[in-house]
Amino acid sequence: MFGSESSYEHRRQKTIQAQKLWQEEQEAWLPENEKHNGVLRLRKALQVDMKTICSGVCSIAEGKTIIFYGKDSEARRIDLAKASPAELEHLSSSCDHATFGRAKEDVLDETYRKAGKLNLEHFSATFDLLESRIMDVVRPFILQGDNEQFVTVRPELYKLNVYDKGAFFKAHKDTPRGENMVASLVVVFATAHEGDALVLRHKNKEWIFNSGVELASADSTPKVGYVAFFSDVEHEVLPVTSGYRVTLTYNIYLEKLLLNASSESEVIPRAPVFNMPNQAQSALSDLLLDPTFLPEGGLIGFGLCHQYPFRERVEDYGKQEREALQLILNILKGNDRAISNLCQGLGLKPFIRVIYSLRGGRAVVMIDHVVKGGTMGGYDGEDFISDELIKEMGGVWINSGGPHKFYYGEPPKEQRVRWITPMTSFNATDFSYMTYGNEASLEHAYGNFCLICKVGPVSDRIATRSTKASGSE
Ligand SMILES: O=C(O)CCC(=O)C(=O)O
Ligand SMILES: [Fe+2]
Repeated sequence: MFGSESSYEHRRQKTIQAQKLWQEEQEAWLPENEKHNGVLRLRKALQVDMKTICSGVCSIAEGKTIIFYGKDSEARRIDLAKASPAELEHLSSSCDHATFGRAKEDVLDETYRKAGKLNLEHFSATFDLLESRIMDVVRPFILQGDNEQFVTVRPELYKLNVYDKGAFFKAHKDTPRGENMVASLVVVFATAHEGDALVLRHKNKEWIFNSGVELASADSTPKVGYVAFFSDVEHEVLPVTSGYRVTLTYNIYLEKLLLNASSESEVIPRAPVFNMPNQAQSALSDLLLDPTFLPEGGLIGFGLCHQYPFRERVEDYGKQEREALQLILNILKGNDRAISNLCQGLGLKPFIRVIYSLRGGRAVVMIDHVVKGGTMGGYDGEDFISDELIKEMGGVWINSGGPHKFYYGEPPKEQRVRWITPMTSFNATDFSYMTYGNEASLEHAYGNFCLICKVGPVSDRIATRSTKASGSE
């Protein structure tokens, strides 16, 4: 067993504390001058508790709880619906020690994870995920209203794990096995076990799935428990105190749209399918029709609620970087996906943008790719850097806090982003650059990814809507 109750509680409190602080910071960050009733109403509607995990118990057909396992020609068979402790012990002792991903490699550290594992080549299960219909629940949870004609949710069996008495897995996030892996799914068999709750945390929320309790029941129909959660959800398996906990884990990928996504390509038309509560739909719809809101058109912004894997492209800097950033649109999770679908359903086209804060927050530049620093440098304090981002790299100067000196030609037009939900720092990025004044110094620019939509002038919005069925109510 790892640590004591109190050290677990201490860690839990620390996480909750940190998450509270994060939330407070985010709320404090929201521009105070946002008084527009329509924006406040939409923001409130978006604060609903969208699902971050999806769990339950489902009954499965007879004969679907059998595992064949072994590393040589003498494979064994175990039926998990009626296995004896001795049979379970044999399965457990046939396992390898489970490793876990740390800094891009798989490591074995039994103070962090103590469990048995079998890789795919060492077992075969009669359990059939599709037939179990668990995916019928998990798929809409992942898609958040997305049109399945264009996106596929593909589960891939990853491992079998056995947790015997004293086994555990401390808090971690699953290593993404591919850029389009968005979630994990754990299927737990109904072998007797206690103690082992799976605890999941995201932002300031916590969920517990205690499979030992959920699966213990008097009736004898075979059952499994399941928990699906997005890849950026921290989770841990508390120590098993008795029995054996046997699981199959699956990696869940979002596929298809990735093949031809690019920032230039048109967003594939989708039917306006919503998974957001009605209030959010009608609040956004009303806001867009409100002549007092951005009458000339402008930008609206949403902070991202989840973290996304992002790999910098090195080859063709510029174009590739732009495409790489927009690929995130295809793997949006939970709330972020629901917001993106909500916007698209009302005719808006969401983009991922990076918002860089420069010169200690006095200049804010929005740009369509992640900027690489290192070689950049300029004279006269730090002002050159926002010039560079705006004039050379297509950045947009937004929400600035004061006068700004520009070097080349006319000063750029400043735009304002109306933040519907606060910018978050889950997907933070930074770069450094040199400034030369009377002394050279190294400066940092900090950026966050967010979702931005361009909103047309009110006359266009009304004209578009009157040719479409209304999205509200
Ligand atoms: O068994 C579980 O409930 C979770 C296992 C897990 O976190 C993992 O395999 O990465
Ligand atoms: Fe995990």
